[in-house]
Amino acid sequence: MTTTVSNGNGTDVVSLLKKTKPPALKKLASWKDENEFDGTGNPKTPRTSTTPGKTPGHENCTFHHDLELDHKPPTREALLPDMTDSYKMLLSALGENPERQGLLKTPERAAKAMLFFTKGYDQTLTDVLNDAVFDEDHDEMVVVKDIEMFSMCEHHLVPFYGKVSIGYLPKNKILGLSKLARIVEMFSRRLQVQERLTKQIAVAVTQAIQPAGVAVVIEGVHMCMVMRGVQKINSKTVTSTMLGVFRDDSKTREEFLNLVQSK
Ligand SMILES: Nc1nc2c(ncn2[C@@H]2O[C@H](COP(=O)(O)OP(=O)(O)OP(=O)(O)O)[C@@H](O)[C@H]2O)c(=O)[nH]1
Repeated sequence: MTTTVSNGNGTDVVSLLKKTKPPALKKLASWKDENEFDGTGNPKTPRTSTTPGKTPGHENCTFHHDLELDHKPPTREALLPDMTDSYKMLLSALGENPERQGLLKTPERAAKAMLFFTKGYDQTLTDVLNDAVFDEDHDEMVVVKDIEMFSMCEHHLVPFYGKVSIGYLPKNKILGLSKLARIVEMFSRRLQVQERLTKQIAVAVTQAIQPAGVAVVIEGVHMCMVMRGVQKINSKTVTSTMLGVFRDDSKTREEFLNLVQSK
């Protein structure tokens, strides 16, 4: 028996997909086969994964989910053609006609938007810090709070957003203040879960200035819980990472939390 699915424009979507399957998706299919789960049901490489095939700019690249890319792709624009083809196919699969006037440029626009939402993959901590680490004999708490954050949920590819507060206790080194917000940008502009994002920010600040401690709190709203799924529009997710004195000393932690909560 054969099943025909029409997109409402008289086109057989299944044969259209077969015809237009872009190279990127073929690569993804072969990547999946090579990266099966182990006998216990765990992925073979739980914390890292290798880019499928030879995606331009990401050949042999390893994504370290806890850290950052181990190389810099030459240009992100090299990824655009495959991504554009993929969005075109998605429109067809939705039953839309990607050739109609209003949608003609949509696949390319969507691809560019996705590149923007994930631009943090292109950055490293060294780039972001730009040497703005200063020797300073200051050992009182530094807090930058309510840093806006926009990220993409890696489970549903829909946004989550919120605010990030970062505190650290310096040990002879301080960080250019804007660099805290830039660290937030670097890690939030990737496919994420809020817990990992929180930890990555704290670890990056530690790497940058080796302070006596770092605290990060994120309050996030996940559109995957708002617009779909459980549809809870008022719920907020709060995550925290406490390192060094913030973990060991309840008074330091309390001081930080009071500063973050004050208006
Ligand atoms: N821990 C955590 N979970 C997240 C984050 N973003 C999304 N999720 C969750 O990921 C889970 C995926 O669950 P699944 O049951 O596989 O997917 P689903 O059927 O779409 O789940 P529902 O969202 O409950 O409809 C959901 O519970 C999401 O709420 C995040 O940043 N951290």
